[in-house]
Amino acid sequence: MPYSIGLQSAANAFVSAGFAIQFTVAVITFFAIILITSSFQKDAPDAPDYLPGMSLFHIVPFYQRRFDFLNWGIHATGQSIFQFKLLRIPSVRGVTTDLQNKRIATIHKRVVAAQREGHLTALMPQLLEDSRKVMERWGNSGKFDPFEKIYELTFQTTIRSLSCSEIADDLELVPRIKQLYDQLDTGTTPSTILLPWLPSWAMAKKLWSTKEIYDIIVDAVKKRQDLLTTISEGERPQDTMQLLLDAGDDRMAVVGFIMGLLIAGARATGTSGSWLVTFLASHPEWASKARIEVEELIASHTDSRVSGGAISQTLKCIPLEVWERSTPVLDALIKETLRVAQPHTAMRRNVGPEFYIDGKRIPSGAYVVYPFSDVHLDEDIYEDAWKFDPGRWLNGDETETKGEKGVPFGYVGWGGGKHMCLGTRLAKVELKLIVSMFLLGFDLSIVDKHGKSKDELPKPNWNDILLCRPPKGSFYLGFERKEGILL
Ligand code: HEM
Repeated sequence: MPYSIGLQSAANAFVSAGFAIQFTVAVITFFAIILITSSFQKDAPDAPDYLPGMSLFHIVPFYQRRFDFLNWGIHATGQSIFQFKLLRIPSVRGVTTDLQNKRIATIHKRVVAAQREGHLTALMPQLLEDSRKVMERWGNSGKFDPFEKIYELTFQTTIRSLSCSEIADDLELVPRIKQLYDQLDTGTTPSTILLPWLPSWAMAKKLWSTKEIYDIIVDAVKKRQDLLTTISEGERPQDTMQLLLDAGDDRMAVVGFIMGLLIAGARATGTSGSWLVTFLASHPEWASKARIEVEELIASHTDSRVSGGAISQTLKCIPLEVWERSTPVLDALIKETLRVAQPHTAMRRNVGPEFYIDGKRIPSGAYVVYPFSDVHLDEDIYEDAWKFDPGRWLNGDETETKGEKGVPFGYVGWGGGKHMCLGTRLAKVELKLIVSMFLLGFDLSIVDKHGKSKDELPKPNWNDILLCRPPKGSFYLGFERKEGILL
């Protein structure tokens, strides 16, 4: 058979080929275009240097070994600012994605309202009760993986804080929603970035999870709206969903708020909680300082009858203001945990005209990516930067964005500039209550898979962009309920 030569005959051959061949040719052509265009990329004099190598090979490490990849970029270019092509930045739809300014302002207002003193004060006993129930299920002693069990616990308290009692009280629904959010978090893979148009399994799972979460929350809002028609004003539940409905938000606004804030809050609280308890288990001197702090609060804010009872009941008696203003050790522990074990990379798109960072031009439409490790693990800002040392922060202002040596924006654990975390108040209260339950109720230690004590301290793995989690199974938390203590 003669060879067909020429565009027309090639096109005919392509059209008459089977799907498998057409698909393969399409994928090869796609990659070829990327390879060719990336080899033509030229640096403008004031543009950041490009990473060496083909852009195609930067995608996998950006998602799978981000910390090593970005550090390599700094060494490879010899520059602190460099550029690379990712094809596209995936976005999990956030609270404010694509919304009008007015809608964003309303959401901000509601987040503030959900953390007002009265609302948080009413929430605190429920968070303690949730913690007690989850901890009771663990038994008296054993070992667990903090990235599973503590994350489950913080997920429960975050759901309680941001949604409604119908969902938070449902023992089957909360783990189900957690699983769906996990699927959303892990649904971004190099293949969904490279071939976004390919109907992959990961992509389908992501869409399906979003729809499932949506259905669950819509259903809860509908049920609440029905309930409101049958009860009197005084019988109304007091939770965040009710707060939104009372403020006049329509069903879709309530659903959007809850779904979005769970994305913003649940994972960050889970990562921080898992590491905070892990650090207490591996730094007994700090666990002891924190325990003394909580015991002193109990001594000065509860009467002896209450302080002899269950811990969750005792801790309820400490007012919000005391948790917020009189816990320097807990504050320092949280601040240091976010510094060494929160692997966040801030991402922004330049939606305005071009601008310059350190003399490098950032064109309109470009994304800027900033890993928190840049300051948090910088030896020029922090002495022995990898060392967990809450003592750095004692006597300081725990919300300050200055680093250890007063470096402006040397600390960004709660963000910086215009986009500071809007849930800081709630997250801190949640973490303090949970940690206090641990400090008073359990003896903790770091153990191996056989439950044997381990000397090697767990080290945060910044390449894991979600939990900073070291390899699975590399350590566990051994726990033993303190004798005679009721949770
Ligand atoms: C320990 C837990 C938490 C940590 C460490 C944390 C940390 C952060 C950080 C670093 C940012 C800035 C991100 C960036 O600039 O790219 C942020 C933003 C945000 N956080 Fe949190 N967060 C936590 C919990 C929460 C909770 C519980 C909520 C919900 C009530 C929440 C709501 C938000 C929102 C809405 C934003 C976006 C603010 C904006 O863009 O203006 N966060 N958070």
